[in-house]
Amino acid sequence: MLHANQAAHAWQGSLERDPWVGGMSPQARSRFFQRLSDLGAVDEFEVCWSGGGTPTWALISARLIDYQGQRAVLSTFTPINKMKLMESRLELWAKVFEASAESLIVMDADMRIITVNQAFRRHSLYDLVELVGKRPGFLLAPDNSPEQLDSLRRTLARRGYWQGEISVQRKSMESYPAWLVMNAVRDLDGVTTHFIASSLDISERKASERQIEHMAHHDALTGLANRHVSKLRLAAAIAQARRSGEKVGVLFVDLDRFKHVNDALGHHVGDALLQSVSKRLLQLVREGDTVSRLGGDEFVVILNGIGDAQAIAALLDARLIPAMREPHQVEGNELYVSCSVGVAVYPDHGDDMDTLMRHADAAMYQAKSGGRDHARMFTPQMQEQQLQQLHLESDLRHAAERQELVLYYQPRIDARSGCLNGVESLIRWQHPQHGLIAPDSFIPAAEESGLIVSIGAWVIREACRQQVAWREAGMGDIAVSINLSAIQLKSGGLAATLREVLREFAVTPGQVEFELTESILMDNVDDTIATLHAIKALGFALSIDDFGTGYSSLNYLCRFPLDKLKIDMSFVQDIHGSPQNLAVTKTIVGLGHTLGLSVTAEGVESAADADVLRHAGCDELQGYYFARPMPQAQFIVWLAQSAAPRAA
Ligand SMILES: Nc1nc2c(ncn2[C@@H]2O[C@@H]3COP(=O)(O)O[C@H]4[C@@H](O)[C@H](n5cnc6c(=O)[nH]c(N)nc65)O[C@@H]4COP(=O)(O)O[C@H]3[C@H]2O)c(=O)[nH]1
Repeated sequence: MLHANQAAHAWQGSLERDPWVGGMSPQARSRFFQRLSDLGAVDEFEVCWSGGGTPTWALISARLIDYQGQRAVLSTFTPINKMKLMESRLELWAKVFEASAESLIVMDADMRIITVNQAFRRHSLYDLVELVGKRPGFLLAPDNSPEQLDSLRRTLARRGYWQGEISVQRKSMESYPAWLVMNAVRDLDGVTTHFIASSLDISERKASERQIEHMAHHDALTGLANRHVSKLRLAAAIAQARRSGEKVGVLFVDLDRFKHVNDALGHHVGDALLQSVSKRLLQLVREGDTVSRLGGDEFVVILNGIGDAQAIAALLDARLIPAMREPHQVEGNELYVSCSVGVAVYPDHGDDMDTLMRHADAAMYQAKSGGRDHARMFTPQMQEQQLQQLHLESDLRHAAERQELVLYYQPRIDARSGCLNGVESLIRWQHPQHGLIAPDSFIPAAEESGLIVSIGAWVIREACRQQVAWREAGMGDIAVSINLSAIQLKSGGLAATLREVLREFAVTPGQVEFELTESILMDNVDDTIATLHAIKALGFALSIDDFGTGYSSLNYLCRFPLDKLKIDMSFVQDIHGSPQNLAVTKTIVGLGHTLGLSVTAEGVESAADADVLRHAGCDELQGYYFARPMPQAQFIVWLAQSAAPRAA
């Protein structure tokens, strides 16, 4: 060291030592001196200088000079610690800027793009060079409303800030929704120097919002509008019709015997059938009409802009009902399903939504009880009938305790000998106001309300009591068959009821037979088999009723401990006029006999029917031809007078 001014002392440690050795790393030193020797001068060589103790960033400039006759190096030190700090911060911010998931655009005061980050380049598909110097207007998609853009400009100018949803156009001309935040950057004097736009692509969020919205308004299984939307659409259709003077049709569509499909083939087949029905309904209506699913197998169709009610009737009879009857290809099955439809028309049958829905429902109920597979238009009488039905259902609660229930008995005749085999007990309700009510009018309501369990228990006790009474009257053991409902079977207490009955009445269990329909048997097969075995273990007989109408699986049929098959009446009636019915009947007889079951034909109305059925191989016959169901007193008279002697 030949000379150092006062300021330079701080950069040097001990004056005896070579400052360059302690000041710089060997690599930096070799670069520095190489440059000095090559050029004779070094300007602003940036280095982390350790010669003064604490390492300090510095710019060193040096010249080779002649000093007092010797070659020397003149160097100056400029501390740049603060600059380096700022530089490293800037580098960090640059990295943050580039790595940000938000799209960022930096613009000058004239709104010309200075730079954009990687996220923006990725979303917009533009390169930086294509953007720099341009105003960002061309990045906005045409579907942004002029009002919205105007609000952006005005708010940004006034408050220096704007945020909102905007549609951004990519280079490929597609657009995407983005949440944009615009900020004006101001200097200390409040003058805007830059604008920064940060935006987030919200396509995914919008898609999930749309999905949630869709789920809230649509039925998950079929994709149809749900009850909520159906009501909104009906309200809108009524409002529109009020202005235009047109009509609105409200159709309640309910599938017939859908439960059988579900029970027999499983819920996945039932679901697929509902989807197929939905598609068919959608194909039948015009654009602007609404098809919705209320739940289960219930659909509501709203027809807009109808000229007159007859047009709806024509649509139903000519298109909807026939289209439903067409087979549905579902999971390898060819399924046939029909529907019952109730129709209410605005303004003819009501001028508000609730009334129309209620009236369409009442009409559908009538279509169901009127034999299914057709449509009914609402009439004021239906309302009355529905009201009566409601009263009937509430009266039913007290029918048993008021002793209004009675059993009728219909003889079952041995096909070969013509002797009485036994009787089927059939319930009637002797209503104080409405007279004798047939089971079809109240059993469904009893099943729905669960009352069937106590009513059914009453039937079992009464039939057993009667059997004992006949025996005590010297008429011997007359076999009785008793209908069981699915609800009774599922209720769990059936075996206990039967044990109690056996304790209370001295019946011969083998002379008491329970009739179950196919659909009951096929519902929840494993539990049913267990219950049937429990009934069988008590000694009772079991038969399968209305055979041929359901979806019996032959595989299961062998596993049920059955004694008898009763062929459904629909095959028996017109048996001598219909070769198909005869063929089905013969097949069922063959099947029954193969399985070791006796076969009964019910609904025999004429001697000719009886003849054919006898020849077809039926073991037992039952029907109006022999006797109608009758109260027990009348049955005794019939038996005394009848040509049907008691079986030996
Ligand atoms: N057209 C015609 N019909 C005939 C002929 N012979 C008998 N019938 C009728 O056919 C029905 C046969 O009973 P089901 O199939 O067990 O059908 C029964 C059964 O499913 C149900 N039911 C009756 N009593 C009870 C009961 O105590 N408990 C339960 N759970 N259901 C019952 O109500 C249904 C209807 O019973 P009912 O009205 O008594 O009607 C009876 C009977 O009166 C005929 O030659 N021609």
